[in-house]
Amino acid sequence: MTRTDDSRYLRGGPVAQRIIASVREDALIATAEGFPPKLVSITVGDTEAVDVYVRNQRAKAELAGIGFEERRFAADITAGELEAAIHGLNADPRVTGIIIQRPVPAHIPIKTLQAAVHPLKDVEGMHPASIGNIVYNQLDLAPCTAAASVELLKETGLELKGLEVVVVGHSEIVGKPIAFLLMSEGATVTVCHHMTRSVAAHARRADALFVAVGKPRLIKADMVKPGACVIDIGINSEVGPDGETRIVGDVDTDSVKEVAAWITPVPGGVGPLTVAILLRNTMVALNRQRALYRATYGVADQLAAE
Ligand SMILES: NC(=O)C1=CN([C@@H]2O[C@H](COP(=O)(O)OP(=O)(O)OC[C@H]3O[C@@H](n4cnc5c(N)ncnc54)[C@H](OP(=O)(O)O)[C@@H]3O)[C@@H](O)[C@H]2O)C=CC1
Ligand SMILES: Nc1nc(=O)c2c([nH]1)NC[C@@H]1CN(c3ccc(C(=O)N[C@@H](CCC(=O)O)C(=O)O)cc3)C=[N+]21
Repeated sequence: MTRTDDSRYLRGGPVAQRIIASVREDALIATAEGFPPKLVSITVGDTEAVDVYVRNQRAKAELAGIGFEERRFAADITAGELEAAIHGLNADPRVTGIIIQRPVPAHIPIKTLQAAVHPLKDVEGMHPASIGNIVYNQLDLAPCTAAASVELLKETGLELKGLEVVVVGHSEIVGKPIAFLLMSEGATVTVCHHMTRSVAAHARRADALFVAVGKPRLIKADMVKPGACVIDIGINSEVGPDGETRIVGDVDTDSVKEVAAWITPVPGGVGPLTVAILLRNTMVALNRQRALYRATYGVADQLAAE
C-alpha cells in the first residue's frame, strides 16, 4: 500500500471548523443588529445517539455564538402536548430554529410533529413542505446528516456527475435525502433497504457507498469495490473489549479501510459535520426570517438605517 491509513480517513472535523468559524462571523453580526440566533432542541424519551448529538449541538452552538436550549420531554407525553409546545416555540420571536430529535416514541406520529414546526423555523428541512425543496434542486437548507455526508464525498474531489453511488438505508432523515442531493449533483443513485435482495451485490458496484442503517459492522471488506469512497453514517453505542462504552459506525472500518480509497471514521467523520451544518442551517433560517421581517416592516428598517 502506498497510501497511509491516515490519508484514507475522510475527517469531518476540519470542514466543520471552517463552517463554524464562518457561522460565528454571521451570528455575531446578526446579534449586533438585534437578531440573536437561537436554536431549540426537542428530545422525547432517551436515546444514546440523540444524547451524543445534543451534547455536541450545545458545545458547538456556544462556539458559534448561537443560543441553545434543550427541551426534554418524558416518553409518555402525548402528541397533543408536544404540538402545543411546538406552537409556543413557533410564536416566540426569540426562537430562530426548532429541531425535533429522532426517533420519538412509537405512539407519536413524527410527521405530525414535523408538520407542526413553522417552515421558517425548520432548521433540518424536514417539514413535509421543506423536504420538497431538495426534489426541486433547491439545496441551501437540506437535512443536516445528508448534507454532511455529501459534503464529505465532495472533499475527495471525485467527479459526482455519473458517479455510481449506492445508499444503504432509506430513512426520511438520512438515506432518502442523500439520494435526492446526489441526484441533483448528477450521480447515478441506487438505494438499498431491508427488502433489497443482495445489498452486497449492489454495494460492490459503488464508486461511493453511503451507509445509514444502525448496525455495527454491517459492511465488510468483501462488500466494497477497491478504490471506493465509503461514508459511514452509523452512530451505534457498544461496549468495547475494555468494558468501556464506545461509538462505532455501520462499517467494519479496520477491514474496509484496506480496500477503500477513502473512509469516514466514527467518531470523527460525518458526526461533527452534521452539527456544523445544523448551525449553518440556523443562520439560513434566520436570514429568511429577517427577509420576511424586512418585507413586512420595511419602513422600520429604513428608519433604523437613517
Ligand atoms: N452521523 C449522523 O449525523 C447521524 C447518524 N445517524 C445514525 O445512522 C444510522 C441510521 O439512522 P436512521 O436513518 O435514522 O435509522 P432508521 O432506523 O430510521 O433507518 C434505518 C434504515 O436501514 C434499513 N435497514 C435495516 N436493516 C437493513 C439491512 N440489513 N440492510 C439494508 N438496510 C437495512 C432500514 O430499512 P427498512 O426501513 O426497509 O427496514 C431503514 O431504511 C443510526 O446508527 C443513527 O444513529 C442518524 C442520523 C444522523
Ligand atoms: N432529527 C434528528 N436529526 C439528526 O441528525 C439526528 C437525530 N434526529 N437523532 C440522532 C441522530 C444521531 N446524530 C448525530 C449527529 C452528530 C453526532 C456527533 O457529533 N458525533 C461526533 C461525536 C462523538 C462523541 O462525542 O463521542 C462524532 O461522530 O465524532 C452524533 C450523532 C444525529 N441524529
